[in-house]
Amino acid sequence: MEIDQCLLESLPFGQRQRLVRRMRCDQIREYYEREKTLQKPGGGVKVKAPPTSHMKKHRIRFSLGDIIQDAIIRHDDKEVLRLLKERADPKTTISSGGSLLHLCARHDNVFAAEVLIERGLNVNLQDEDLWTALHIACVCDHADMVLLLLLTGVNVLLQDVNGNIPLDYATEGTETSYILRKHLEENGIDVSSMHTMRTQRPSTMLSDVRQLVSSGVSLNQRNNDGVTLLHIACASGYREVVSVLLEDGADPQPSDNGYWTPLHLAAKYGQVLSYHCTFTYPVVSDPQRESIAASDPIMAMLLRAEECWVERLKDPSVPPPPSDELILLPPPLPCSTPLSMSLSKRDSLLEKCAMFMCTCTKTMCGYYGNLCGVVLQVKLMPPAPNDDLASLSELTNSSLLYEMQKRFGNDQIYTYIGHILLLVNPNKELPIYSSLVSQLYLSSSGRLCSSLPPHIFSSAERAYHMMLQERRPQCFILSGESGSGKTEACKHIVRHLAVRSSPKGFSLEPRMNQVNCILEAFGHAKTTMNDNSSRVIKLLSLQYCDKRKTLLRARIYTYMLEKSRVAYLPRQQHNFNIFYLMAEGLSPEEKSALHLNNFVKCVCVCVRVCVRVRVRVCVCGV
Ligand SMILES: Nc1ncnc2c1ncn2[C@@H]1O[C@H](COP(=O)(O)OP(=O)(O)OP(=O)(O)O)[C@@H](O)[C@H]1O
Repeated sequence: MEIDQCLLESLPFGQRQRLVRRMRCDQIREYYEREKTLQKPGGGVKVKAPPTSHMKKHRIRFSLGDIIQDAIIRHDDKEVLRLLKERADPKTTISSGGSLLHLCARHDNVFAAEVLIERGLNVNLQDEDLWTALHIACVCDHADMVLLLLLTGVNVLLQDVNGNIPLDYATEGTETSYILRKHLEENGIDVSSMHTMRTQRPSTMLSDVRQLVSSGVSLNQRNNDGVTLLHIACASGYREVVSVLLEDGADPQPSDNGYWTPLHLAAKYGQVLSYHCTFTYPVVSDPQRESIAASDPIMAMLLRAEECWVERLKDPSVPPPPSDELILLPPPLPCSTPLSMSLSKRDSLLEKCAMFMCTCTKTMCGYYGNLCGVVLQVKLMPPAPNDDLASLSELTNSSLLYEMQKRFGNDQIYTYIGHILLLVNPNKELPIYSSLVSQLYLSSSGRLCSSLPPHIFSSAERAYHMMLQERRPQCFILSGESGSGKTEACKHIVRHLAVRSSPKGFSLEPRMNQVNCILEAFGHAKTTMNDNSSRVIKLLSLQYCDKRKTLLRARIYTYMLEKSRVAYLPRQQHNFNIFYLMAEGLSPEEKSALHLNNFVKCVCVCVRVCVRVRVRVCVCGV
């Protein structure tokens, strides 16, 4: 399926995503079909004879510089470390003239950036357009990267070719913008002084040029690269300087050593400068024009100027195009020029950003409103083809293990196998369980959002909708070895259901925590496998209310499994948590009243406590 680029660009983002995804699927299908025919004996093209021993094998070798770039883009941290160990040069230059740090900033690879900075990479390196890694991190709103760069002492006031500092590219209201503004404030720089600094350059150049004019020095002097004052003023968009130069007789169409005229530079850097000599410029051939014009309006402007120039060649009486039309063209978006991203790249960035845009906005609200200043971080991985192992083309033990390991390395701890959700215990805190993430997974129709990765919240959501559709209780079966994360998963399910059903301004979370404390005190104990192992069977059930056509309650039934643990302890194992909590927390008087001064007696008391307390907690109001 071929689709016109302009048409694709004009579609709304969601539609474009779906269309592009479909096109990718078609491409892959075609590819597999072609491969199949090629592999059939005698099918497809001629089968080449196997190479004889005297024939040289041709191998394509990529430089370490190329391989490390690829590893950074893929977030393959182990590979980055290996390549650096193998003497890949951390100072490798990328195609934009920037450093590997620029690449890390674009792909939000904080780990690789940290490693490279540790190995002495200069954080202030600028690419061809004088962008630092901080400019890129700001444009992409990669807050973690911005924080890292600030901590390592990046210069936040470095200007790019357009005279923009990184803050100019940070979208107002985003986390990045907040962090940068705070940093500037802490360093005694306010916005007005920044404004002065930015207007300083054109005004300094203007006064220098006026001085040159008054002293009668030629305005067409060139530096070693053949660059004139007009080149500089055009590239930087200093309109007043351009008018003074042209009015005072500067050559309007000098070429530098690379045959670039001031107009080429103005077009490349998106500077909308109208001056009357535009239409005296030679026609730029099509491919060249497309590659230099920073935006469509600028390309249209060049086209009009060219048409007029051609007409005036034939007939000099044709009037020049109205100059105000050129002046009034809107300036291009600030980030479109230096990044010059292809549509697919822009989409893949958008894919990442858009998915969590609403989370980020909400996070920012939480951020401003949070008096403790704790940032609620949300970091979900974008959806990937291996999100559902059932859809893999090869299903063997090793391929499944390989995929699981790969996902685990990227903190993608959840994976679908059809409708079953597989969890690999990360044994570390991941920022994927906040109520904001819960809200992301809420679905009004019951259909899960394909742009969100697998998550325990999506299973909870599915159970909720199944309950509504089937109008009968639903149950979760959490199975796995001790310490695999069943209890935690159960807590997350209940938390999600609480978020889904909480009335405004009423949070069930504190209640849930209190309930869990009681459950864990009486039903959990330290084992060799798990410091907080549940020695009970829990049944989590969702009950449907026919009248209200909604979830009546989520109930956790707890059945004590190991009463024997109270009286008999297996080697290296503990009693139920409540035993230690009482021994630690009670006052001496309370202890003596409960006969807890003596260790052996304590066991008897615990027997009584555990047998009497039937823990059946129900989280109502959901
Ligand atoms: N999703 C998770 N994110 C972070 N850490 C987790 C997660 N799941 C489990 N853990 C960690 O692993 C520990 C053990 O998990 P948990 O108690 O849920 O295991 P379990 O399967 O219920 O074990 P048992 O069968 O012995 O009760 C937890 O105390 C927690 O530190």
